Amino acid sequence: MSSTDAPDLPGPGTGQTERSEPRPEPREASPYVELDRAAWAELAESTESPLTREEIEALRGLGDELDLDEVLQVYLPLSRLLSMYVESAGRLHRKQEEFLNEPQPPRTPFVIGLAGSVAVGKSTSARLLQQMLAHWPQHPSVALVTTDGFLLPNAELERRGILHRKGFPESYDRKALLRFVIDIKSGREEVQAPTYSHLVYDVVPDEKVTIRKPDIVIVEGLNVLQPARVRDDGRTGLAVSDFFDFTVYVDAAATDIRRWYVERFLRLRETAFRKPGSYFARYGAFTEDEARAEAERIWDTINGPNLMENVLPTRSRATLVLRKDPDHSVRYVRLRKL
Ligand SMILES: Nc1ncnc2c1ncn2[C@@H]1O[C@H](COP(=O)(O)OP(=O)(O)O)[C@@H](O)[C@H]1O
Ligand SMILES: CC(C)(COP(=O)(O)O)[C@@H](O)C(=O)NCCC(=O)O
Repeated sequence: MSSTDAPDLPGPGTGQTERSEPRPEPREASPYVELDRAAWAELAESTESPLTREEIEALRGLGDELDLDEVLQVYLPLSRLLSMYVESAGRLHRKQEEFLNEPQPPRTPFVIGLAGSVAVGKSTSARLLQQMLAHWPQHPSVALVTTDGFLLPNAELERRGILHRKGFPESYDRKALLRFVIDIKSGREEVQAPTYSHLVYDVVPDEKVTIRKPDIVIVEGLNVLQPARVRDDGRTGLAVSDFFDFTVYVDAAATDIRRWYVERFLRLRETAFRKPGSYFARYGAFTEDEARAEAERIWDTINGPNLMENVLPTRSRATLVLRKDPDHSVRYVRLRKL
């Protein structure tokens, strides 16, 4: 059995808990430690912020509704925890060099994988963590890469008859994504990733992002926690997640994520969809009811099934799960025990 069809590991908050259901009591043998909102927020009190209040205020511009308490109580302790992991990886690198008894190449970037459904808030969390981590001493350069650049071009998806499966694992150039992460963890001086335009709804030919050995790389995408596939010859290959140093899964009830998707779609209809060249220009002319119905159709036929079939089953693979309430506030944090 591959780990995608394995049941969620034992521990609190497992299963597809919807917000109305009481969460199961923590089991003694769980490999996770779970902190509710209050316990997690308490950690913030002992966390000296690397950012000034003005800088935190400025970060809220990343998401119009991003709450200041959320930034201070949830993301600040999270950035401190991540910062500790990065520093301890540096210490381990030095110890390994001592053990090997000869000079080793400089340590490779610390890679954080950030997974979750479409519209759960991955980009918002990733951009926030990028800014916060960059303010901690010792790791000022933090790169952020989204996996959408590794989607196959629309023409190729059409050729394969899977344009309606954008975001499903088979819609990506998985080999190129794996190569990209391996190159980063090999310590290559310069690594490039392709880019995707949400405006034209396609990868952008010839436009690349270049990564030059930053201290940290955040790789954000729907499928970054997918386990390796079993190949035709029966052998198991490598997965991008094999090269992550830490992974985060952003989690919420599917009904809430669907609503956030539809709300974002309706907001984009007022803004981005009206821009010249937008693939979604036709939705600009839709009435609100028509646009809502279209967003619900896209959710129910593409993003919802992808969440249930491919994304959610990878949740228990994450080092840390951020579970959100209907208003995006984090209700609890689940962390792998060490
Ligand atoms: N912490 C947050 N507080 C308030 N709104 C948020 C938060 N995170 C995301 N959102 C909103 O939820 C929607 C989806 O977020 P986004 O980061 O674009 O998701 P994803 O990258 O997972 O598709 C957006 O409309 C965004 O503004
Ligand atoms: C581009 C996406 C597949 C997300 O990709 P990711 O950055 O997670 O790799 C997704 O936003 C998307 O466009 N899904 C297709 C259905 C839709 O239009 O929502």
